[in-house]
Amino acid sequence: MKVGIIGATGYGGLEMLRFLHNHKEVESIGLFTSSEEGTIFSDKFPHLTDLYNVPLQKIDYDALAKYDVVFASTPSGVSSSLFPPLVGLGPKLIDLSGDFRLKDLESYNYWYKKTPAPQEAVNKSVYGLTEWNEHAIRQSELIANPGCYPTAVLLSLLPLLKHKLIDPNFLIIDAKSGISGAGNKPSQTSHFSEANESFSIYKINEHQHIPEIEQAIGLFAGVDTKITFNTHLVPMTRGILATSYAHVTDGVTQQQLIDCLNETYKNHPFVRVIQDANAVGTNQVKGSNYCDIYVKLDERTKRATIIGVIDNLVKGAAGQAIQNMNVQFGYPQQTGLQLVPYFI
Ligand SMILES: NC(=O)C1=CN([C@@H]2O[C@H](COP(=O)(O)OP(=O)(O)OC[C@H]3O[C@@H](n4cnc5c(N)ncnc54)[C@H](OP(=O)(O)O)[C@@H]3O)[C@@H](O)[C@H]2O)C=CC1
Ligand SMILES: CC(=O)N[C@@H](CCC(=O)OP(=O)(O)O)C(=O)O
Repeated sequence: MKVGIIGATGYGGLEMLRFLHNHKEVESIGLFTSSEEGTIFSDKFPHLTDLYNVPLQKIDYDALAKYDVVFASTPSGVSSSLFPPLVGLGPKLIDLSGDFRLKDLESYNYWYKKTPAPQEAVNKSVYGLTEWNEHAIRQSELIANPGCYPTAVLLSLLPLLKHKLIDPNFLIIDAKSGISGAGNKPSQTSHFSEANESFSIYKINEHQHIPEIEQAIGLFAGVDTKITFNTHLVPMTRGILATSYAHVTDGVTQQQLIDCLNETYKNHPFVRVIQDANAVGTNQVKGSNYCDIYVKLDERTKRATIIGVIDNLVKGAAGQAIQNMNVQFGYPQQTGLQLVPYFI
């Protein structure tokens, strides 16, 4: 199959390439740019010398329409106008940004401060949380790949919410991310001398992933709730660790929480329910498409601590996008994604 990547020069795009390179069904990869047409990819990224000595292509609808699948790994506010003309032209479309995730356009405008995509295209889009939406993904033309934080939060919370083992009313979620989550454009907050040796909170109670998490909890767990969600920047490159705190419902035991997670994910190769508290950390998933989940009930307070761990660039972006492509095209979900975590 032929795969096109818009935004190939960004972190998500580069990560897509790393996995697609080893995907046995992928015959060719087109690399598209809005700013560097003609640049030889390996000149810009010498680690790809001899692998991709090919020119970056201009974003052009006639060219894109010839691909079997097109990924947009572009900043929010780009695919909202770039993708709609491609709907129905042939390629399956997978968007890594937030542009097609929120069904309510006013909400998108409020949280992203950008003009939303046309309602018709948003209506067509399918939320690509693979483990929870496989049936719809298989039939979809346009996938809204989930945000990095929502992936870690939702995979860990949804089973317990759906089975009413935790109280949805007082969910407090405390998430931390490595700096690659902010993309490749340098900024004040990602500046080495300001981020290194520091641990900071940002977008307090204003993160754009709040409505996405609430919407998905409604869709997959059937619960209408408002969450408290905060995000922190950790001076490391990759990884997200999201810790949620929730009251368990009356009489729920640690074993029930574990059984629920194990049962939910028993046939899902990329979700691992972790038993050993010492094995909960971003190094355990780094470079891989795994989401590790851990739960521990505090018998004293009757509150559970629920943890989801991912590599933001893989399960939180490129890996999940390829997993969704595999589902769309009927390939085994693991195709091209079976990399062992780096660990160190
Ligand atoms: N980084 C992460 O961990 C995650 C990112 N995401 C989302 O995925 C998307 C990509 O993220 P990431 O790769 O980190 O971002 P980057 O900033 O690293 O890369 C984005 C790329 O988009 C291209 N681009 C910029 N403006 C335009 C435009 N107007 N039209 C077309 N292309 C444009 C640029 O390439 P060029 O100049 O060559 O066109 C750039 O390299 C974002 O929406 C992000 O929020 C989602 C989950 C996790
Ligand atoms: C560390 C860091 O800055 N992370 C980014 C993740 C952005 C992102 O993925 O934005 P989408 O909504 O387009 O998915 C953030 O918190 O905004």
